[in-house]
Amino acid sequence: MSDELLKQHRHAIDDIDAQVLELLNQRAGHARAIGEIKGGGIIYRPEREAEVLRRVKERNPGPLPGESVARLFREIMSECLALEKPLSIAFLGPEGTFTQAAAVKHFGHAAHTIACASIDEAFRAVESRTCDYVVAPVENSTEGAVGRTLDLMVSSPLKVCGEVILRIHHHLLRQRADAPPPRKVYSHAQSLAQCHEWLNRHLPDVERVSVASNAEAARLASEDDTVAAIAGEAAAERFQLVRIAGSIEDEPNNTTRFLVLGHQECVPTGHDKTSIVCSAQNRPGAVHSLLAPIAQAGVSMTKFESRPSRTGLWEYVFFIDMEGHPDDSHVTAALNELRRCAAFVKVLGAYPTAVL
Ligand SMILES: O=C(O)C(=O)C[C@]1(C(=O)O)C=C[C@@H](O)C=C1
Repeated sequence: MSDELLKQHRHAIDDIDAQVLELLNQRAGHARAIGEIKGGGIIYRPEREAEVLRRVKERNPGPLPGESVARLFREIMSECLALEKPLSIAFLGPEGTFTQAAAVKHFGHAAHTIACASIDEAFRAVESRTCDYVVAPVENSTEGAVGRTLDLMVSSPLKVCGEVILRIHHHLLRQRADAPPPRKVYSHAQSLAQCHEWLNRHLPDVERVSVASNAEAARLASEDDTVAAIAGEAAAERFQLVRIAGSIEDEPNNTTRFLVLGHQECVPTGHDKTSIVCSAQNRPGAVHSLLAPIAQAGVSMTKFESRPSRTGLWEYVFFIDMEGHPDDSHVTAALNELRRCAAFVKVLGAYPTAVL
């Protein structure tokens, strides 16, 4: 009896799969037609993608969770976009870093991710149009700002057109499950710091060695069964390592935020952020004069970060993220007033807030 029921369900699934397949290809046909209408212009439309993902989550009747259906549609759009034109995404390599995982989370698996030797090189690859977009880390919930990305954004002509929020999980990885106890643990210095307490408890006497990236640590562990690596899932997969202990980070909400930059400006979606960098005139109360226009216009600020300006001793620039788009009247008002009060204001970009 239960065999009969199982057969019925499988028949139903076969029928549905045939319809899903047909519909997916119909969808792809429309995307390809849109690509022809765009006629070699900008193919990737972050505002449209955010709208599609948001709607899928809102309309999802279950039982699949909203996050899961959004991830599936993320991949469907990635494949549809690749029919129009495959995208190339520059990131700080090597293969298997969290930045690559962020690029795949944002653009899906059909995009080509291109490993670069530094964040500078990744920016240059897009500025010179060798790659279409760059994904760069901008802040981590435990380690704070990524200074190099902030500095590059001040001078780069690229515009921010998206953000990616990635939960960072670190795993203890080995070449094989039955390897002898490790002599050394390799990882990036930040990851060793983020797993400090776990290491003290579980591997107190094992030497900790910092290397250039977690992916490099994983590569080393894949070649030597006497060492372990701390790295993420992408590096584990890339180097076919075995997870000995999972999610060993001390801070359970360890999250990194990445920005996506390219040559385009996004139109408003109703759920946007605007990132700016500005500097205050050198006089008392100057920082207050930067914040007051934002508060007075009723705009919510989601980030305020200061950095030495690199042009004068003890001069600072301020990175501010606010909710809304420069086309929204309250953001327009805040920016106009800011331009009047500040020594320098640059809009780094306006983009849809992360959906996934
Ligand atoms: O609507 C478009 O402009 C499309 O090209 C279609 C589509 C999609 O698959 O939905 C694909 C790529 C774009 O980034 C946005 C959406």
